[in-house]
Amino acid sequence: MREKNYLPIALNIEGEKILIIGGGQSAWKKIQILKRFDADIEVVALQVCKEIAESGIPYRIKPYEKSDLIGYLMFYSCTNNRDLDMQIAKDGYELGVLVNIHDQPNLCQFVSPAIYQKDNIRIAVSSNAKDVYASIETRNTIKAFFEKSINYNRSLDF
Ligand SMILES: C[C@@]1(CC(=O)O)c2cc3[nH]c(cc4nc(cc5[nH]c(cc(n2)[C@H]1CCC(=O)O)[C@@](C)(CC(=O)O)[C@@H]5CCC(=O)O)C(CC(=O)O)=C4CCC(=O)O)c(CCC(=O)O)c3CC(=O)O
Ligand SMILES: NC(=O)C1=CN([C@@H]2O[C@H](COP(=O)(O)OP(=O)(O)OC[C@H]3O[C@@H](n4cnc5c(N)ncnc54)[C@H](O)[C@@H]3O)[C@@H](O)[C@H]2O)C=CC1
Repeated sequence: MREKNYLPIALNIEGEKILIIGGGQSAWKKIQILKRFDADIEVVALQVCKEIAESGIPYRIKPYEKSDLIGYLMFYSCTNNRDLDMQIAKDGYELGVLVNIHDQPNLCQFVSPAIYQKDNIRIAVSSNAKDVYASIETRNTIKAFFEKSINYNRSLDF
């Protein structure tokens, strides 16, 4: 397989339909990040955790089928099942729905960066899907830098 080469872009997802397949803690983590960007999120899963059930996010309790992907801009598969994930990734590529498979960079069409957001400034750190811990650490360093600068500027007000 050719080496993947991810383009970092900023994508408007306000009102866009995004599907989460799976309803465990991995799905819940993705949902919490997406909720900050006003997407129209839905979940399909055999069962959902308490956090999702109580979140107000619409969910359908059913086994995944290829037709579930139709009409979505993108999806995140969090089924914790490698064979199923492989099938879901294939279906997504065939239907032209953007593919993200939890913890499986080799199957992902797009990957989620570590984000620092301060109002309309958004800094997204990606490692080209090679080292998620480096992305998180770099984001945390950027966050600490920004928050220090912000405090410094504020102190000038006094
Ligand atoms: C490729 C990618 C695919 C994708 O998911 O898009 C991917 C893959 C993998 N993640 C793994 C582990 C963890 N990932 C996190 C957290 C985050 N992961 C995110 C992104 C990405 N993760 C994409 C790459 C981005 C890039 O280019 O660098 C973040 C930044 C954004 C988000 O998820 O939206 C979000 C931080 C959110 C925040 O802090 O703001 C945590 C911590 C936690 O969950 O608390 C753990 C440890 C606990 C656990 O194992 O779950 C492993 C196993 C690694 C190993 O142990 O070897 C793989 C597989 C592998 O690397 O091979
Ligand atoms: N504490 C934390 O921050 C985190 C903990 N974890 C842990 O890692 C483990 C794995 O968690 P998850 O990745 O969330 O997996 P999980 O096994 O908890 O959830 C998988 C989800 O996929 C659904 N699913 C499976 N097959 C399906 C099918 N054919 N059709 C539709 N839905 C289907 C299941 O119903 C379930 O909702 C758990 O023990 C979890 O607690 C995972 C991520 C973060």
